[in-house]
Formats: sequence, C-alpha cells, structure tokens
Amino acid sequence: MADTTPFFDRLKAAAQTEWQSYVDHDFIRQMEAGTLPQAVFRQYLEQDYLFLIQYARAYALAIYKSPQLSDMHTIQAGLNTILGEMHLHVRLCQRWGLSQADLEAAPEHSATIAYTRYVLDCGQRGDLLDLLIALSPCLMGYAEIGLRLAPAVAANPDHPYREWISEYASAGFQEAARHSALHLHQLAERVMAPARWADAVAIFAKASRLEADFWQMGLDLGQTRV
Ligand SMILES: Cc1ncc(CO)c(N)n1
Repeated sequence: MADTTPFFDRLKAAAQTEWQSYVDHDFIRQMEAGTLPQAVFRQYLEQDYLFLIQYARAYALAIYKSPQLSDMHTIQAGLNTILGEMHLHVRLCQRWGLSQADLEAAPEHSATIAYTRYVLDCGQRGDLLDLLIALSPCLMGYAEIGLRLAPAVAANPDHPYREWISEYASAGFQEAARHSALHLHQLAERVMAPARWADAVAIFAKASRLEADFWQMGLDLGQTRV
C-alpha cells in the first residue's frame, strides 16, 4: 500500500456516514448530557454483557485464524481487555440487584444477535483481516467515545455515567484500542490486495451501522420498559 495513512483512518473516511451514525448517536449525546434515562442505560448494559460474551468468541476465532504467533499475542491482549471490561457490567448491574447469573440468563435481543453473529460470520467465511475489520469499530469506537465524553465527567464529578465513561477513557482501554489499530494496519500491509478494498469498506460500514443499531436498541427498549 503506497498510502501511509493508518488503515483504520482510511476505513473511517470511506464509511464516514456509518461511522458518524455510531459515534454521534443520540444515545451518546444523551449520555454526555447526563439526561439518558437509567432504564435505557440498564437495558443497553444487559444486552452489552451478552454482546461481550459473543465478542470474546470472535476474538478466540481471530486467534484460530491467525497466520502468525505474533498475531495471536496481540489478539490475546485484546481479548483480555474485553473480558476485563465485563467486570464493569457486573459491578454496575449488581447495584441494580442483578447477579452475573441473571445477566447470563437474559434473552439476547435481535440487535445483539445481528451484530455478534455478523462479526462471527465475517471471520468464519473470511480471513483474519476480514475479521479484524469487522471487530475494529468496537474497541476503536468506544475509545473515541470515551475520550469525547471524558470532559463531561471532569466538569461534573456527580455525572450519572461517570464510571462507564471513565472505563472507556481510561489509559488501559485507550492503549488497547491503539494496539488494535496498529495491528490492523500492519496486517493490512502484509495481506491486503488493492482489489479487496471495496469489500473491506463494506464490512467496516456494516459493523459501524450495527453498532448504531445497538444504541438504538437501548433507546427503544428503555422506552417500552420504564
Ligand atoms: C456494542 C459494543 N461495542 C463495543 C464495545 C467496546 O468493547 C462494547 N462494550 N459494546
């Protein structure tokens, strides 16, 4: 690839509409303002726990699809971030009287199924690059959102979503996202043929849209179950 722009930034630029629909979703704006109803957040977080279980499977699949041992090590670090992130969900849900067993027994919403099984399918039918592209909106998007919302927490120590925002703005999460972006870039340099670009953008755009749908699911569920 002659273009030295980071591969992830090229994907974002090529699928700007879908990316914006995800990172600028109304859910995020309401969260930043602190006006997001708790019922919405709770519905979202329950589904997100189920999402992360499937996401961990997709990371495991990425290890299976790894051509090199170095790929496996990098993906293992990403998997650890995902598994660590689930402690946040368990902690927050415990305060609402929901145990880990309750969370795991909850039914998966179709938006959760759609997104996770889409990612798993990308990995099953494609190679590691396809799978890492499908996985990339997750870590990178939440890292971007965490950074953008951090000032709202700094300005208001009683912000209702302080813990959630701080998790994604944390140095650990930011670094995991940076590592993933670098890995994606290096893998693309190794295996990406120019003819694959349109497919790469299509996968990235679809995953970003499914992230936006995931926020929307939270808003819709919260409205019907207050
Ligand atoms: C839906 C979704 N996307 C990304 C992340 C970040 O890991 C998450 N927790 N949930």
